[in-house]
Amino acid sequence: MLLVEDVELNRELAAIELEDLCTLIPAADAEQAWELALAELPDLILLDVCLPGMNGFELCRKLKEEPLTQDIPIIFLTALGDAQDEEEGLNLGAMDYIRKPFSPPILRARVRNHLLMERQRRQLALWSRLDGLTGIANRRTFDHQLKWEWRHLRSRKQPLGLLLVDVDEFKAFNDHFGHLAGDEVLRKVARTLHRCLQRNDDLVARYGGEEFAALLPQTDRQGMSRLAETMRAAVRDLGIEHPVSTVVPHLSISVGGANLVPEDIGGAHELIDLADKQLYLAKATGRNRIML
Ligand SMILES: Nc1nc2c(ncn2[C@@H]2O[C@H](COP(=O)(O)OP(=O)(O)OP(=O)(O)O)[C@@H](O)[C@H]2O)c(=O)[nH]1
Repeated sequence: MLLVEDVELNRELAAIELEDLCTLIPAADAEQAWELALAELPDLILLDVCLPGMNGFELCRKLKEEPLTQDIPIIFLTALGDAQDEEEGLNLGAMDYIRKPFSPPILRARVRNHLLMERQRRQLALWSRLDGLTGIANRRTFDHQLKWEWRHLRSRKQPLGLLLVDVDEFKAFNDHFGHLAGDEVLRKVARTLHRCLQRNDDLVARYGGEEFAALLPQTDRQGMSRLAETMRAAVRDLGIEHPVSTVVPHLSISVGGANLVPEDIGGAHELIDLADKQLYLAKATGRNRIML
């Protein structure tokens, strides 16, 4: 927790009360607090209002305008006691407003509650980005990232690649081995595809049922082809038996891919349509293959 308080004695008093709840990062003025907030991204900020230089309200406004820090909860801890000040602080986006002189046990209880809420908020934010079965990115994350990369690469005039990966004859696998065995296979395939990625900016997500999508910024046709082949070989090398497949007696995947330099007209759905058509061709021409 970042503790922004210019009076040393108050910092020490708060520290005694709070140090076993969290790691405290002290700051004596708002400029220093701004730097520390950006560098440390704390779970909570306890913020005095009357500070030398920039005051606490101004710092709060700045933190709420900055995407990196706007979700960090802020509690004002201040000697400004009238209702108008409290209203202003809360309207700036602070979660709570505590007046000085404060009761140490009440300060402690409030800080503990806000830390707990923040932990829960971060956990929920993480879960909302991940697929529940496989633990890799989910469709929502994929859609968000696709839009972001599309805009980003449009301004840089660089290509965005997409591979759609579909497990072959998975209905027959489920029918033969049961749904729980099918689930386990999807987990293994997800982990395997994820391990094949080479760059930090690449993303593999569960696109739907037994279909996965790999988003590959700044990747040309050759790079996509190499990665798709690595994925196909890695799934084959899992050696998962698929005795009822009409393709090969082990689990296999089909891959459809496309890449585009994003343009001002049209949108990211064009890339999905192109990759989808290639996936359809890979399926229609025998499965266990890559079409780009
Ligand atoms: N076990 C399990 N099965 C799933 C899950 N999601 C989708 N499926 C199954 O995946 C199967 C997909 O079947 P189809 O779309 O017919 O495709 P396929 O049998 O793989 O055939 P091709 O794609 O043409 O090779 C269906 O039986 C779905 O029930 C899941 O989360 N767990």
